[in-house]
Amino acid sequence: MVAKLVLRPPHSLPLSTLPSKFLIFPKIPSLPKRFLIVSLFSATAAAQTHPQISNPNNSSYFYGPSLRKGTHPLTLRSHPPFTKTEDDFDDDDLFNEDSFSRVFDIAALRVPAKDCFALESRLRGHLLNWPRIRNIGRVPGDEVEAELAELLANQGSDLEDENALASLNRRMYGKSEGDGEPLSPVLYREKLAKTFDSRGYVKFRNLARMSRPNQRKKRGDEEGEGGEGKKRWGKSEFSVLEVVDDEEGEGEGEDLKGLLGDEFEGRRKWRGSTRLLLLDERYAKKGVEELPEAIKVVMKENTRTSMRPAFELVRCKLTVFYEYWQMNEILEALLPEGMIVPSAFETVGHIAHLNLRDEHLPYKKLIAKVILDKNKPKIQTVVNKIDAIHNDYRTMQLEVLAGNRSLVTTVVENGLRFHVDLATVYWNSRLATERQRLVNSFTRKDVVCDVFTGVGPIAVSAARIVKRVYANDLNPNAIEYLERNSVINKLERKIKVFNMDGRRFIGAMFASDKAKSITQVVMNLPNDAAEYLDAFQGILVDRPTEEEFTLPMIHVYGFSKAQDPEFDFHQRIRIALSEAAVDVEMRRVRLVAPGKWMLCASFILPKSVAYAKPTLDM
Ligand SMILES: C[S@@+](CC[C@H](N)C(=O)[O-])C[C@H]1O[C@@H](n2cnc3c(N)ncnc32)[C@H](O)[C@@H]1O
Repeated sequence: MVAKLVLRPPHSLPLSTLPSKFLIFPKIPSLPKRFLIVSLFSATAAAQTHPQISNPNNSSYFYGPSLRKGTHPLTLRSHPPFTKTEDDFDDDDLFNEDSFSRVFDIAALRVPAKDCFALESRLRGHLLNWPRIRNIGRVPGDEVEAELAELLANQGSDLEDENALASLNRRMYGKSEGDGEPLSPVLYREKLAKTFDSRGYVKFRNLARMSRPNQRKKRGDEEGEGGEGKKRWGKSEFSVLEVVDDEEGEGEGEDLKGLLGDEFEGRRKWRGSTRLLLLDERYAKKGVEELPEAIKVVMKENTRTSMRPAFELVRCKLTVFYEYWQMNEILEALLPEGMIVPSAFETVGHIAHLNLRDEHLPYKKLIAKVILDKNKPKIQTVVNKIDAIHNDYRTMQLEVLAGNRSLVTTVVENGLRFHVDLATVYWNSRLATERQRLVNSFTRKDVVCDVFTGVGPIAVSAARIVKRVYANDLNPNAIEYLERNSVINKLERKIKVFNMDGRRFIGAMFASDKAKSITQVVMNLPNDAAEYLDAFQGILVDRPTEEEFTLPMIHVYGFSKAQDPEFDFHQRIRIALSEAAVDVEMRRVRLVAPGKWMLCASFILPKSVAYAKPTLDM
């Protein structure tokens, strides 16, 4: 499987337009050998020197979240400098993930929860439209269950309703707003506590906590750890939304804070569940009057229909963390200016397999860590191919760059499971479609010879359909895995396994009593398979000519860099068979490198070849 990591158009603000002090890596040649200094650009600094970066009024302002916008949170833990020798690098310590945290000022409409979906669709074009950020933020702590709402207001769950609120206030302390002097906080609390029955006590966690001070303390400690005791609203794994100015309720909300908990700090009298509708980033710093007409209309409507407007404009801070950014955004920030960001890798089970260019090699561990972080848990290991495939077994020389070091993995292909050890056997997930196409051309009457079977993706898959498979490979490790794969897919009874050279295998099969049954021969060793076709010359020469024999269909794979790849490959086949008249069906499988095609030629073994005088010494 190939995971294509599509790059968004790089930066709307090209890296090259930034002064060098914002560049992520200083130029390597100027560094002492074996030293890399990883320093992320400063968005704050960038914003100061390049006001267009964060100024929404500037015409070159670009929309959407970006590491080049926002500010760094001030609460970051201090980290040691990023200077390391290459040898010091380990997966967890390559760069400071906190440097990727960005705080964005956002405006939001706080609205009653029951209205939020209607308002969301009404204000759609004016809401924040950032990937993976929900434009509705929850406000934990002001949720109220229907049962409790009934208990409090005695009027169903419509707590937001003015009358319900007044009625609640009167029930609690005999007065409501406008009825005269408000009660002192102490009286207010007493009255409220008396009014609640045991059910209410249970529902209001803070009342319960008052009688369990230890638990309250513990919770307070936990909260203090990450966010300086700040309320974190709308928390997700990769972002946190906080309301920053809630001045309106100051003082007035003290009573509720004391009674209902810190979550109610600074809020005005509790009016039930609310939601935050995050507004488009352009309105971050705007006052109500500067908002677009659609939002103003909504707010005006609310003011008209209610003595105490339930919608309010609040300022929020949206903090996004390392986890939020896409792989290419992180790599763009980490790699030097102008360097192409590695955009694709192949996956084999839990392994991401890179083919890094030379220019990426000094950053191979950084790249691997980001790939690992951004593709967990599916990817557990990141490897780089360090050399072209030269050996007979077609195995790759791989360097583990990040994650666990095991190269033994399980691949699921076309509904079958294959165990593979990338260190000792060949595997290429990119051929899955071609293998499937080939196998789909077989029928249940077929008997297949897979001459270069590897760990058996064609053989095992074919065994599901055909009568019988004879599978061979020169690599004993591949054969071990083939046997294992036959068993785990419960197809071992249909597959007979051989471990010998391909030429010998062809000779042996057609010399045996199985020869007459073989209908398909697969030769998937694209570098050399065509040259192995000479093994078919005269394979039936010793058989009586009157014997009825159905000649097999041969599927042979090959590469060609020629101008006319089909012609070129056909020529190689003719030469190997010493036969000019071969009727071949040719297909291009895929472009493996610029100008280099992988082809599949399928043809029925010509009688003239099968009965020819053998030229080989077997
Ligand atoms: C390109 S791989 C193809 C494997 C399999 N068909 C697949 O699709 O994964 C070629 C296989 O041929 C095997 N091989 C190489 N030379 C061979 C030879 N002379 N005889 C038999 N097998 C050979 C290699 O060990 C390797 O497993």
